[in-house]
Amino acid sequence: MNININRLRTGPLRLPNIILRNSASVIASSMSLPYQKELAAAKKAAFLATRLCQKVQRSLLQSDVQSKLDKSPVTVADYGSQAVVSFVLKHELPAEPFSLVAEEDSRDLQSDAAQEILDRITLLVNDTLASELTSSLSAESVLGAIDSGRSEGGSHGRHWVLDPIDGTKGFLRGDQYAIALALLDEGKLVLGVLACPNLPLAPFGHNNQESSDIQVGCLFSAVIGMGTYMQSLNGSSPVKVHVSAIENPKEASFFESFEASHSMHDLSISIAEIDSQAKYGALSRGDGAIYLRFPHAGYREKIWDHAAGSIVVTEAGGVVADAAGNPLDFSKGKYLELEKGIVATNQKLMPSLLKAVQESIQEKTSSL
Ligand SMILES: Nc1ncnc2c1ncn2[C@@H]1O[C@H](COP(=O)(O)OS(=O)(=O)O)[C@@H](OP(=O)(O)O)[C@H]1O
Ligand SMILES: [Mg+2]
Ligand SMILES: [Mg+2]
Ligand SMILES: [Mg+2]
Repeated sequence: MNININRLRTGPLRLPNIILRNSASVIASSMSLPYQKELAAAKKAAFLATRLCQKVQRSLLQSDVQSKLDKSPVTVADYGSQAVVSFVLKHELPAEPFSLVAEEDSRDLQSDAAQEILDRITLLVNDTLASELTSSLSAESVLGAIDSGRSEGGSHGRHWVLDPIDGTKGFLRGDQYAIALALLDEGKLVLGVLACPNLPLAPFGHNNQESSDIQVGCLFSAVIGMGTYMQSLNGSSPVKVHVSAIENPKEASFFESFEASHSMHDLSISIAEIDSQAKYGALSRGDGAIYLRFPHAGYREKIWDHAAGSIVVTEAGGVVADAAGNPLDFSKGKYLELEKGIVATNQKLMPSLLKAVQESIQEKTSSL
């Protein structure tokens, strides 16, 4: 079976009113479960960032003049998404100290040459947040919102972790990407929200993947101890999801990065190549059973590339570890300190998978 999810069409985003009306304070007052107001704020931030990204991706795909090699659309969307998430989190959670570890910063937007791009970002952010704002944000406020993401994280206090667009290459091609937001509390992952605007709602592996009326747009969310839920970005109710129950490694299907340079391909046989943390989302609902990510030597993984996806998978009953079987540690700052790479699967498959991975690494090392 050879499924290429990247050929799927992208669909329009209709923002669900129910989500926007569910302000953090309304939800918090009706529930005493942990992290509910943070969850509501994170979902709202991810929904609004999705709206911004979809707007940019649509205009990118429709534009005849826009060269696919021109990185400015994704730049605008990256910064815009980060500004929106930062603004919404602060606005929805005013009583809490705010710390955000995020991929982008405003350094490259400060020069005169970047003025035009900054104006585009400011317009887009104001447009996206129109219903939330009483007056427009200035370019300086947008820069300030982006730079709220300069925290170093760590093992004390609370830190939000954000990849405003994960899978930028997929975004540019009109394929898979994700807005990935997570919360660390005293160094521990406690919440994750993963918006995958182009991921089909139906599990892939179904025969309808090439059909033109395929429904896309998934939001995965997880709070520690409470499981993982998926809902449509169009506003369906969340449903609980689980990782695959497959126990026989021979039946297990793999995910890997679309980008060949992001993994040592000879470690896995892939059924689906997907950009971004959408891979973790798909794994959490059992579309495939294994995700292997083994970057080339010297590459250092960043926490925002794995935080949201990781808790989405573990709360769905999965395990995410490095090649030595250690759980990922998000408390060490911006980088993950990993043994070789990342292995994500269900609890039954993990021991045999780790053994196979370690043997494979051993063989590779001794053949050098
Ligand atoms: N060489 C190399 N090896 C491993 N990982 C790398 C490498 N270069 C970049 N990155 C990071 O990979 C993030 C995207 O991950 P994916 O595996 O989904 O890649 S891809 O979308 O299929 O290209 C991507 O995240 P975004 O920048 O947010 O898109 C990068 O942080
Ligand atoms: Mg990324
Ligand atoms: Mg990114
Ligand atoms: Mg990047």
